[in-house]
Amino acid sequence: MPLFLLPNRLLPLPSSPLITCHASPAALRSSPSSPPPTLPILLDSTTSVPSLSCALQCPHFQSCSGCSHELNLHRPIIVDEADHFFKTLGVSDFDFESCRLWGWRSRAKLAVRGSSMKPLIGLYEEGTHNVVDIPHCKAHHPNINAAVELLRQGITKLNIEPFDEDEGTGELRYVQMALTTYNTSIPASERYKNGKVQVSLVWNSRNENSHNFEKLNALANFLWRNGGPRSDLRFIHSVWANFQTSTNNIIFGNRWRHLLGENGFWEHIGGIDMSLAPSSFGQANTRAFDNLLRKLQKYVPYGASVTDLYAGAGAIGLSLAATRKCRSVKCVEVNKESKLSFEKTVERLPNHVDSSISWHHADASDEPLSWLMGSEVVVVDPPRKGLDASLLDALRNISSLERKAKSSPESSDSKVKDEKRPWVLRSFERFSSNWKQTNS
Ligand SMILES: C[S@@+](CC[C@H](N)C(=O)[O-])C[C@H]1O[C@@H](n2cnc3c(N)ncnc32)[C@H](O)[C@@H]1O
Repeated sequence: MPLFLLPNRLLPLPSSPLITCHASPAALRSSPSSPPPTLPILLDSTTSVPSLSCALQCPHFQSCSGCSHELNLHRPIIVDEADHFFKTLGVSDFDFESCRLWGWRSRAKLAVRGSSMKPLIGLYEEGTHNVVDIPHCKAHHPNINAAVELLRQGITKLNIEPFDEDEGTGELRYVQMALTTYNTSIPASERYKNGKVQVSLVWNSRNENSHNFEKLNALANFLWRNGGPRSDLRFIHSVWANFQTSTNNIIFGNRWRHLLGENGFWEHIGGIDMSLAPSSFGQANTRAFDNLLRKLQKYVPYGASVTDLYAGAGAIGLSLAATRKCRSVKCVEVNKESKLSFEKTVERLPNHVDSSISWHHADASDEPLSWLMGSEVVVVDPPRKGLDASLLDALRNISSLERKAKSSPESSDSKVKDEKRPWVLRSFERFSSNWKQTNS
């Protein structure tokens, strides 16, 4: 997840090392899926850190497209490239924190293909539509792998037909597994390990009136019986259905139905309780995102007016509203499904938060200047394709346009002293080297 923060005032920056790597031996030991300790250890030529101790060691790496880095996960080569790139732009405090090297992924969208006797549940092989089965994925939280395994058993037992892309036939197209660690009834140190999985089954029919809805229900019940609160394992949080019949590559259709378990799904991120409906965007690495938000907060002046573009359910904007006493926070997002989660989160914000907070269902590339004018801090967190050209243009020109607006005779505050401009990229944060799996 690339995340850019663009404040237009010069702020005192926290003094931090250029690159911080937190893959300490202790962190490696506590990782839920550390590789076996008996492997031979090779010394890396540039650092004294044994490289295999920071290797992915995933049996699926060669065939699966999910991870792009196999070695030196604590400090992949791309970090040096990014550091160099940002230095050329005058940003000298580029920071990298690898966080967990294994078991970090708390949200996965996986294709379901193959046959009911031999289901394939995983990601596409690079450049193809061949699905690679990834039961031992090292990036997934172990409970996501456990939920995938249970799903596999259910598909076979209940004779569920995986989707056939060429024919448009079959029943189960995709599954989204999302992990919540929000459980205040156990000690904080045990919450991650005991995370529970919200399973969303993408069913190849228009709605719940289809002829095979009973099979979907049977599959949901199977997951609930064997992984829900009355089972021995208790790692399933809830089961949802999404209905999708489209022939394009869009994973989710517009119709959702809650089937079993808790309806609400919460995570504590960036200092606030965040609601994350299955239809809304959620970051894949919630721990790293939490770290990132806590760092990012320090760059935002108290009382600032913030615009959060590409906001999803407003995780960044709302975390800033709560921790930086922002005057206003405007969240702009194209997916209307995120609004409900935004509203639920706002309801749970602490009472002392009195920012003017709004969520706008809009395309950030349409008249972007209208979102930028009057904002002191703009956060942009676009999907992988990057910033829309019109927004980039607007960010480049905002300083001169605002100057003009202020100095024009019509402007009511033309005597206000001009602020320091132009907009400067002050910080860039990126986390986790093996972030390639689809999450946008
Ligand atoms: C990487 S996600 C970031 C979401 C959010 N910042 C978060 O951390 O949860 C990118 C978001 O941009 C939204 N998006 C994509 N294109 C957009 C556009 N043109 N205008 C507004 N939002 C857009 C997507 O729906 C998605 O929610």
